[in-house]
Amino acid sequence: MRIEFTKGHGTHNDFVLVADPKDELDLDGDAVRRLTDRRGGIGADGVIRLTSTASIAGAGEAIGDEILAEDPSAIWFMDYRNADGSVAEMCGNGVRVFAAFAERLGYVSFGPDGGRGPHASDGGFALGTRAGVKRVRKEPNGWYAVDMGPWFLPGGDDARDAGYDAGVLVRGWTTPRPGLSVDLGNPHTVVALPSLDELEHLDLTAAPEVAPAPPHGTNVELVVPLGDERAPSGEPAGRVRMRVHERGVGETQSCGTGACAAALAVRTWQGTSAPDTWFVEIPGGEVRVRALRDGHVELAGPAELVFTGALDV
Ligand SMILES: N[C@@H](CCC[C@H](N)C(=O)O)C(=O)O
Repeated sequence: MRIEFTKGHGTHNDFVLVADPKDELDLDGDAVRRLTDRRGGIGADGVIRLTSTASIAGAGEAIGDEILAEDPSAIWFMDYRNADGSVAEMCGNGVRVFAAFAERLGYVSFGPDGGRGPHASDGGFALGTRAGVKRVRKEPNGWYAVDMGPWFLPGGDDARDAGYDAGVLVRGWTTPRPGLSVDLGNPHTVVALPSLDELEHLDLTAAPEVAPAPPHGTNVELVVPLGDERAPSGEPAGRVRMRVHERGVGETQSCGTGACAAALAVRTWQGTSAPDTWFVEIPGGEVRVRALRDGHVELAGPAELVFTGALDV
């Protein structure tokens, strides 16, 4: 099968993007592993197939119908797979890169206000994902801001009060440390560390062990809160630095849903006085996370399309 692709990244979380508007390609787990192979293929943390939401519905996936019922303008769907071939519900950096890809293909144009493409009437480019409809607008600095939708703590009020609901063991540690589960449509477990030195020297070459084991696995974020500051808008903001071990990939340079989970966990630990806006430093750059009043969370950051090509898989 001949694949035409675009390589892109969001804060160096990198993806192979494939346009498949008529849903003609069979990008199964084997094909994805060949594409993402950093020696034998293109190399990437994941594969993003742009296809039509109607075709997902037509293929029998209930989420396709649910998306079109929620927003009929969400005609494009982000079909996301991790580098190991597994399907993931959501990818925050991927949504931004998907928006840049759709823009390049001419499927959406962000007007001078950055917010309204031809397919969205109520605030941004609407696209379908396995975690529902996401809306993207473009900021004056070229960053893409995504309404990531609702988030929640799977451990509920008990986890909120205790600050944790899991034990996490990173390679090299002798005892587990407390972690807080955060759901962004995909699963995350966030662990606070006391120092940047410890964060820098963590061994993330193996997946951290999480107990109780989440039913569908989890992404694990290790974070160090760095204190408060003012955002350029003047509003109070917090700052955290993070490293991440992604389910289905390994350590990556960035994870958008992970950055949201990290900011929301630290905000939960800080209590009612915590700011809503957070800057999250990851090895691949920096993103902005904002807890919105309606229980949604917004992720903003860059998206780059780097090169195009074709190969047989
Ligand atoms: N890097 C992504 C998350 C990709 C999916 C994740 N590995 C999972 O399996 O849940 C992001 O930017 O959010």
